[in-house]
Amino acid sequence: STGIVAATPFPAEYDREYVAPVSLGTPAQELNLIFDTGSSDLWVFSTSMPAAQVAGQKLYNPSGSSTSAVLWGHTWSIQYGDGSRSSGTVVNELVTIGGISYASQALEIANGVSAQFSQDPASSGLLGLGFSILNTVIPTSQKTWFDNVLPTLAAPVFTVDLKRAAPGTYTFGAIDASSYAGKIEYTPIDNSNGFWRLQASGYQVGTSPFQPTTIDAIADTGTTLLMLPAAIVKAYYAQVPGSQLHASYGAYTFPCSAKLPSFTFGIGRYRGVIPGAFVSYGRIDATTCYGGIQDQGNLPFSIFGDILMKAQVVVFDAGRTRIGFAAK
Ligand SMILES: CC[C@H](C)[C@H](NC(=O)[C@H](C)NC(=O)[C@@H](CCSC)NC[C@@H](N)Cc1ccccc1)C(=O)O
Repeated sequence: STGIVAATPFPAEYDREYVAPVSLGTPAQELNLIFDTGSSDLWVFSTSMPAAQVAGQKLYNPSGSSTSAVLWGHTWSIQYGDGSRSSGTVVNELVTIGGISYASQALEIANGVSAQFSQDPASSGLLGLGFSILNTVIPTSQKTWFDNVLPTLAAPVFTVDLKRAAPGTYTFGAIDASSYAGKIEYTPIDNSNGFWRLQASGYQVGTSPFQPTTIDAIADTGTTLLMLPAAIVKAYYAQVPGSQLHASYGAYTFPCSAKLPSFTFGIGRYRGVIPGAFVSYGRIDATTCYGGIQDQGNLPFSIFGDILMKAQVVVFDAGRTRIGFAAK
């Protein structure tokens, strides 16, 4: 089988996150979730949550579904790199995405979430697309929806085609040849710690010469920005007049009037180009804009988040433990 769903950016003008529809239970309850290659829990806002933690999100109601079955004695609790967290209990439930169903998917029901999630009305939870070793359910960890449907897919892949300020797609089981230009360049993935972790071959700022250097990064659709080593970030903003490491934000900002250079990353000999305009994440006041490229700080790896993804078609190939990039 193959399936395709729309990936819609929120809020429209910032592309802070992308959500896609997931159908839960019988009769179907459709929730918009963040598809997240940087984690491996499928969790949803639910009727078990305190009202004070809900602000507009659609809630999954297990007692409204004839196919939900409690996974007794199982709980989950997850924490993310930005300090956000959620936790709760587990049911087995029918989960359908783009017409592809799995009848007894471990669906993690939140009974508590941190403020970052409560304050985000656009998302009713996350669908983890990382490797199942990262799943937090105890006492027995559970498989991701993608892992569960993998044997039924026409090809052991999913393709991510996010767009700037416009709906893109997640495609399961296929690669749409009409969605990209040229050929797809693949590189091996190290999935030993559950991430889609790759080594890029270098970078280039605007039309400056390409700098060969290994960049150890995870491909994370659930991270908004492109997080890189300090030296690379410094080299980028050195070419943006008026940019600064803003003391109060602890992040690079620049005058919204600035003309931003493109950012190119290497995958082997392939060169992926992020247009300068994509590197403006959004306006923070009348004249100041927030950089889409920021310092990875003390993280042990870089994060290829949405700022990079939206400039490419990215193939997550679980069959051959590799990831592919193509221009579009
Ligand atoms: C601090 C927690 C560390 C990062 C680690 N957690 C992780 O690595 C988790 C699975 N993944 C994540 O925290 C990151 C990848 C590692 S960044 C250090 N991706 C998922 C994140 N973007 C999901 C998200 C989406 C929207 C809003 C908020 C959060 C752990 O549990 O040890």
